[in-house]
Amino acid sequence: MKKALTIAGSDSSGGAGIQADIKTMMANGVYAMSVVTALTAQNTTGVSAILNATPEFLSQELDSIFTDIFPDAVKIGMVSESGLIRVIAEKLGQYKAANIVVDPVMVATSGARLISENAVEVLKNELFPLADLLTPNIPETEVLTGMQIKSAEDMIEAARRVSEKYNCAVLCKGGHKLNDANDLLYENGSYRWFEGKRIDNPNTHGTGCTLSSAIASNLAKGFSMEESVNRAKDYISGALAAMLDLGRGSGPMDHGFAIKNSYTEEAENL
Ligand SMILES: Nc1ncnc2c1ncn2[C@@H]1O[C@H](COP(=O)(O)OP(=O)(O)OP(=O)(O)O)[C@@H](O)[C@H]1O
Ligand SMILES: Cc1ncc(COP(=O)(O)O)c(N)n1
Repeated sequence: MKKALTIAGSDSSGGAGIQADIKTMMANGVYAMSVVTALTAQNTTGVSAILNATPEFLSQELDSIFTDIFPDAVKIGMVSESGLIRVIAEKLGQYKAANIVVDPVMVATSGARLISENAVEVLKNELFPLADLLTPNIPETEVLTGMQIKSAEDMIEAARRVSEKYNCAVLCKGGHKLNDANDLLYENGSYRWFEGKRIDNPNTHGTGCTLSSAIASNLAKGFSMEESVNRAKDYISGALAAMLDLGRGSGPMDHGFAIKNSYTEEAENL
């Protein structure tokens, strides 16, 4: 069995962060491991508190994983402080981690800021150069380039700039554009659009986390970057189309929509 590691924050409501990542990895057939960067007290309506891991503890978590069950791919999500980012960069370099997907989580769907202002620079300088793929959404791509993104052409230009600057593939996600679910992959000087059908579902808590973990799972299984994104788009579209509706705010998706067995059947018949 291939193994994937998520390095991210915990979402107590289970729709985003570590919890979304583990559910996604399992649903995509890989063994999931997690290094927790922070606890969040969070639900579908917002984040009420954040408790960061210490850099020392994070370092021990990473040593525990990399000296035992070596991951075939690594996904990095919420890391809100520069000291934590530096530890991750150091350990990924020390252990020569492969297939690194960085989701530059800055602001939650609910509007809460999930990274401190000065940590963005450390993220860019220390972690991005180690990434095989960056998966910014449109507002994050605007922050990374200083460009305003208003059209498909702007997305291409911005993704090109980020890809050349950090020498990695970039998936600029179109979910924040009205009536759009088209994502742009820029890789090795060329680009490809992944056209997703927009699903009329307000419950999009954790879409970014889910997509990046699905891509990491596919990379762990040995698929190319393009095929990994293709399969991940398919998976997230299915999870959104299952129309789970929980909570009072922007709710989570059904990560297990494709899992059918005697245990899930039992639950469906309740
Ligand atoms: N309503 C939708 N229908 C279909 N696909 C969607 C929808 N909303 C988002 N997506 C897809 O979900 C993935 C995540 O995109 P999004 O732009 O929402 O990322 P994100 O902003 O990082 O996520 P989040 O808002 O959860 O932080 C992309 O593949 C995007 O195209
Ligand atoms: C711990 C954690 N990590 C990431 C996100 C972003 O996810 P989203 O923007 O989909 O709410 C989140 N809300 N919580």
